[in-house]
Amino acid sequence: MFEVLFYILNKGMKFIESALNRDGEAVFTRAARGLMSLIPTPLVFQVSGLWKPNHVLCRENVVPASEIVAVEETEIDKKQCDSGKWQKMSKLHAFTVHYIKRARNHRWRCSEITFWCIDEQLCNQWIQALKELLDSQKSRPKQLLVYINPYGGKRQGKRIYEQKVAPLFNLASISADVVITEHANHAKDNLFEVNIYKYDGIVCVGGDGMFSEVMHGLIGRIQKDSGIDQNNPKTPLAQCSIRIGIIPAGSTDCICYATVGIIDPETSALHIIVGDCQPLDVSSIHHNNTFLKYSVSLLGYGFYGDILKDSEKKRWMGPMRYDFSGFKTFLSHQYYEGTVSFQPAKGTVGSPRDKESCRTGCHICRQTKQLEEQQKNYGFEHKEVEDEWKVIKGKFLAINAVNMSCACPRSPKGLSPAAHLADGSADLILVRKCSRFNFLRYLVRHTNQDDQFDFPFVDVYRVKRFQFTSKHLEDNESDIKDVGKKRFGQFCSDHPACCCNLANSTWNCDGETLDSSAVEVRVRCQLVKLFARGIEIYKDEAAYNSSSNELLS
Ligand SMILES: CCCCCCCCCCCCC/C=C/[C@@H](O)[C@H](COP(=O)(O)O)NC(C)=O
Ligand SMILES: Nc1ncnc2c1ncn2[C@@H]1O[C@H](COP(=O)(O)OP(=O)(O)O)[C@@H](O)[C@H]1O
Ligand SMILES: [Ca+2]
Repeated sequence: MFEVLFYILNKGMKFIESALNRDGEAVFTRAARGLMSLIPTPLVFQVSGLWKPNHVLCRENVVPASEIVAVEETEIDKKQCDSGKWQKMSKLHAFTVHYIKRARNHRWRCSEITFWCIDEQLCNQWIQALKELLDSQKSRPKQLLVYINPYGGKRQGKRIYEQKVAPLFNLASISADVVITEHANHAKDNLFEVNIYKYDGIVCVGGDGMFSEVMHGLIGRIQKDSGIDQNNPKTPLAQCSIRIGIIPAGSTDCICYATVGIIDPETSALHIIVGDCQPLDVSSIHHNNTFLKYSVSLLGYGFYGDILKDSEKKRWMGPMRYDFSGFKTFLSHQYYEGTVSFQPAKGTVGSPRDKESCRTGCHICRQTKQLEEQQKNYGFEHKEVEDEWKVIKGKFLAINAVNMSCACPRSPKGLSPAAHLADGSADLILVRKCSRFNFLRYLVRHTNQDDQFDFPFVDVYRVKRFQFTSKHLEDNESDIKDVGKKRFGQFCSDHPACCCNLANSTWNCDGETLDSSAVEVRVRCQLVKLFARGIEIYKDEAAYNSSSNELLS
């Protein structure tokens, strides 16, 4: 491995030396600006001093080979050749390196730089060497299956893919089979029919609901092919090695925001091209030994379930429907009675009240994985530990279980700022009945720096498993045992307007509604993988406003 790298490095030096020798100046220019900016000799050496193995030199900085998008032979513009300096040369040869450039707020852009040379053989050697270097990056996808929801968000999915994503995939020589969905569940059903194993990844163009659909198709298909029954809540599930990419084109796009740091189709496409990999925890939701759904971001009962249910009727409003339904749901101030029981997460180092949040290469997620592997070696992994259960009965405005922060533009720090993408646990947030004014204070804290968990009516727990049963169902169940009471129970469920608050809410499961008055939820550590790397930490946020793009390693 290192030999190859040093070979490239030496070649790099040779390229510049050779260019210097022939013309006395570095033949190294920036085509992006359309300038023939000749770099004076000392600068070249100064910059070349920064070279590291596996890095290719570009003008302002060093680009790791893993961040090269493509290398192409470049036709030299006749006009450029005829002007000034180059006139005296017989023929110029050039190649262009397309690479990732970091901009503000976690945005990535595809930038380019052209290297010039008069030695054709050397130029070809360089192109060859760089192409080999790209080919050796085995994590990069070559063939993708793409599902586009043309009706998600502002209905721009198709345009976003064609204008911003497809050209980048072409540049990176990625071939894509594209399916434009014709109805809900089209992508999910299709994933059970096609040969998914010929693809390196599945890409969905849409919002959280569309991601959820694709994820259900993929997880379901893998379990089917592995002979695993999803209905048994205790069965360990088969992990999906095929990664999922999200091109954001929905209304909230929280999964994209919380795993990449920005909602930007070009940035997401670049994360796919370089073959990033971010494992993700998935919660499985069951009721009475029947599988209901999976969730990766928010599983919310009460407030967020009601918003979603109301907003589904207003799809025509686009992303604005959530503001409208949010306001309406806030005013209705509906609370729900029931019992929550949960097993606190053990063996995870973090807590939901931590100040530190999950970032690229997160050590908390890494430690979890190590612990899991150790347990596997000892043969513990299939044993369900019957740890203590905590039981909380009450009246709740919202019950939210989040597998990740759920950061989105509406709430840049998210529902649980310290939740982790891949630590095998979820944060269970219980908002008990309180005044409208207090609930508003709680909501507003999602948008500022104040701690949203610092209220007497809000509790947060890090959990591996939890259950919820609405009072409505509990009463019905106990009525079955008590025939005398049964009539009254029937009466109440038939007349929800009667004095007892027996109404049920719905669940908001990653932006899709789920009706169930009782659920049993288990977090499956790192069940799926995304083309993402978590939110990167910049060494110096201010440096992004200039040109540096150093990362904290
Ligand atoms: C003054 C009031 C301030 C209100 C701040 C409220 C915080 C907002 C937190 C949003 C939580 C995001 C969780 C993500 C949910 C998505 O899965 C779901 C569906 O997203 P999609 O439409 O498929 O992209 N969107 C909603 C709003 O339920
Ligand atoms: N062609 C289609 N027609 C109607 N609904 C679709 C289609 N394709 C996907 N869907 C469904 O649309 C829902 C919402 O999609 P999503 O992309 O998340 O948009 P939004 O963020 O606006 O809710 C998903 O549940 C998905 O199953
Ligand atoms: Ca988690």
